[in-house]
This record gives sequence, structure tokens and C-alpha cells, in this order.
Amino acid sequence: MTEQRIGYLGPKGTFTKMAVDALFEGGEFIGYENIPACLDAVEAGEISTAVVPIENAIEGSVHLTVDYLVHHVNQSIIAELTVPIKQHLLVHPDHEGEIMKVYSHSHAIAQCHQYLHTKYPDAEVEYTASTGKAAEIVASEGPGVAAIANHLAAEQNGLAFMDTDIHDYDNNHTRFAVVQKVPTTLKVKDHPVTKHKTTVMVTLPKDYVGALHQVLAAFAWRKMNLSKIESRPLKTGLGNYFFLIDVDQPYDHVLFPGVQAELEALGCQLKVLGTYPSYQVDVPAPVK
Ligand SMILES: O=C(O)C(=O)C[C@]1(C(=O)O)C=C[C@@H](O)C=C1
Repeated sequence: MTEQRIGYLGPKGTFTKMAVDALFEGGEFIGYENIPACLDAVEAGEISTAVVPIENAIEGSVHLTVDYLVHHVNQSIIAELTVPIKQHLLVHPDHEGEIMKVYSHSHAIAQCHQYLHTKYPDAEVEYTASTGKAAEIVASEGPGVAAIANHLAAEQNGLAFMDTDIHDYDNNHTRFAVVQKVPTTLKVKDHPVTKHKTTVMVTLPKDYVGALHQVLAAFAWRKMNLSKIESRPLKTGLGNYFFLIDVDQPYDHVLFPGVQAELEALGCQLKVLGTYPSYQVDVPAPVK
């Protein structure tokens, strides 16, 4: 078998890379500068598989990932993994004095919003495409600026810890989606599967009173448990949405086609975005 080629939100030292290292058993790993570039690479066949963040426990969905999967590419979610997230404030080893600017990914900034507000109210905040990129910028800019990133980024960019565990809420986790265009077998480490899920996208007919209620009823009377429902704009005008629904069971050939037929009779559309195992993985602790 040829070596698996896996793309991820890079560059080095991102949380996504930590997730990749924790999940896969060997392979070639390629870091992309942003989420669209990573998913485009799968679409173009440069890589078989991509790993991208999809939801954080504090900040919610990563809209860029969700929207890109729905509007721009034709790929399926084939696995997900949840990893613990610990954010640290990293500086150049020569840093002393004030921090003028903090760089990080928008989700990481949001996870530390209260911390920044109380400890560094005057620091400018600049968003980067990933936390790993923020660490790289701090390493090249030198003293006076900081990055919010993980311990891997600190090690790999030679940065010092100004403060550790700065996320505002303890139970911080992010879910990462593993996606493919063409189904390819992957070699993953021996993690227990916590559950199987199926993600579907549902579009409602315009001005149909109680449509969402009927959609939910189609799952409910079949005793299909939903673990998430979220609406996102269809991007066709104000008031037009689609619903992303996570069902806590694998796709089957009785219940799901039944739901689909029932929803289509109402004028809704249902598309399966993936049926997949869900893993919960730990990442290595920082070297002190
Ligand atoms: O920037 C990174 O390190 C990422 O992997 C992205 C990302 C995200 O998009 O949520 C992943 C985990 C953390 O929640 C913060 C940032």
C-alpha cells in the first residue's frame, strides 16, 4: 500500500497537527496555511485526506470549515476526533517588558477573551490563520509581541511560556473532522471508538410553517438521537438557512432512507455529509 498522504491546518505546531499525530499510524503529513487550502488539496487529489477543526467547546463551530465543506467541495467526513485544548501565552525568549500585540487564530483568541481583557486590555489583537502561524510570527518578530498557541508551537519555534493554561473555561476541547473525496483506507492508532455518528445537511422549503418541527419529528419518532443541530446561512439571501444535524448512530439502509423520503415529501432536501467513527484522543503533555 502506498503511504497515506494527510493534509492538515498547518504550519508546524498547530492543534490540528497535534490531533493528526495522535490519530494516525505513520504516513506523509503536509501542512497547509489555511483551511480552504487544505480542503482544496483534497479536491485536487494532491492528498487523499485532510484534517480540519470543526467545533470548539468554548467558541462553537468553525464556520469556515462547515461552510467550505457545504458550499465549495464535495467531500465526506470519514472520522472525527476530539482533543483537549490548552492555550498558552508564548513570547520570544529575549522578551521583557510590555506586550504590545497578541497574535492567534480567532478561535484561540475567543477561548482566552476574558484573560486578555483583564491582563492585557491595551494589547492589539491580530488574527492569524492558525495558532502555529502566530507562534512563527512571534519567533521572527522578536520581543514585544506574544502568541496564543500550544506547547508544541513553543517547542518548535523556540518560544518561552509567559503564562500557561490561559483559556477562560477548563473543559476546553476541539473536534477535528477527517475528510476525503475518494474513500481510502487509513491506518489509525488503536483508539477506542466512543460512538458512531452521521452528519446530514437539511434544507427547508421556503415559508413552510412548522417545517423544522416536522424535520425533527422525522428523527424523533424513529428514536434517532440528535447530538447537534445548527443553522447556517445558505448564502442566497437573508432568511435562507440550511441545518446541519449530527445523528448519534451510523447510517443504515432503513431509518435514514425513511427520514429522507419523509423530508422530501415535505419539500426538504437531505444530504449525508458523512457517517463515521468518533474518537477521543489525548495529546502528549508538555515537556517541562
Ligand atoms: O490554529 C490551530 O492550531 C488550529 O488547529 C485551529 C483551531 C480552531 O480552528 O479552532 C484548533 C483548535 C483550537 O480550538 C484553536 C484553533
